[in-house]
Amino acid sequence: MTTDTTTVATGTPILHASGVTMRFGGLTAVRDVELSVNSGEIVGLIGPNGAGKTTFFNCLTGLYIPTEGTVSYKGNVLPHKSHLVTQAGIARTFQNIRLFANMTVLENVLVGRHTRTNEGLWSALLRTPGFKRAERASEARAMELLEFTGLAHKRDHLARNLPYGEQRKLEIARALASEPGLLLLDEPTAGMNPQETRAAEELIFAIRDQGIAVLVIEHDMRFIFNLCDRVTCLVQGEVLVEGSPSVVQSDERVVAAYLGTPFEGAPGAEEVAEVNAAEAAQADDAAHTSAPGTTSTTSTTGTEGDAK
Ligand SMILES: Nc1ncnc2c1ncn2[C@@H]1O[C@H](COP(=O)(O)OP(=O)(O)OP(=O)(O)O)[C@@H](O)[C@H]1O
Repeated sequence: MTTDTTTVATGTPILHASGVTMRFGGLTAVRDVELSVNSGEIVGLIGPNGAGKTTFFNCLTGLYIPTEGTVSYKGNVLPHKSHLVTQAGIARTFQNIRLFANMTVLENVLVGRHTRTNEGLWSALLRTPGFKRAERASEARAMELLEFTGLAHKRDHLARNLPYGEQRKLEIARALASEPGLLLLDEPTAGMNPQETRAAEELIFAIRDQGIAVLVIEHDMRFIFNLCDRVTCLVQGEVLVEGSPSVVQSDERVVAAYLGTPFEGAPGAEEVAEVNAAEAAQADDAAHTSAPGTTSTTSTTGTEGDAK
């Protein structure tokens, strides 16, 4: 593993995964992974399909019990129960959208608040004044989050009727409803068009500006390198390289890790235009040997449509 030692930590470490290994029978999906996230940071987790990214997220969030290693949040080792991890301050979204399809937008966010409400069963059944106060406060906070994510006007729509990009936003709003200190996003732009992707980028910056650290898995390299303070690249379950976007982007092993995988497969219109321009410039150069050298357009940028 290579670590970019010039990277300046943004804040104090809040998440620390130490020696995390996850085996499924004979398959080691994640091997001895070290990763930290500091307060105020946006950290990217990249790697080809099957590299172990989602498995690692599942180890962080208590869905899987790592075969080896520990995960600490704000100095405390996290329990292997996802609701306790949420209570501790880590929220996540999933690669496959997991909304309550037949509930409204507002109701979905209210569900996300349940770890932050203390009212018990009896006060709910008897609808005590305390319960009603808590209910009003929860609804007010849920509406704030819908304003923040640009979904307030859809509060009474059923989740299943939202366009895809808005369903992803709603998942984020619901995750924020648990008032996390760290948000884990698993492929937040999968299936989005470029405009929606740009909006998602802005939303994640705004979340960071609210004091919430973010760890994000994504296959869209342009998105990752624009967004993140640091990036870790996993390959076959192991950390290949970790550092600033510029260091990771230019690491030949990262480029090689993507070559020959489906990730490289379907370039978008911009990539095609870039390649065409480079080829045209090269042809021009060959024709006019006195002309200055062509610009290298080597890039790891790409998009990927896989949705698990
Ligand atoms: N529950 C499981 N049981 C057995 N094998 C699993 C399980 N979950 C994941 N794997 C395997 O672990 C490896 C890592 O998978 P994982 O989904 O974590 O990769 P990934 O980097 O998230 O991939 P992608 O980018 O395609 O989402 C794969 O070989 C996968 O088949």
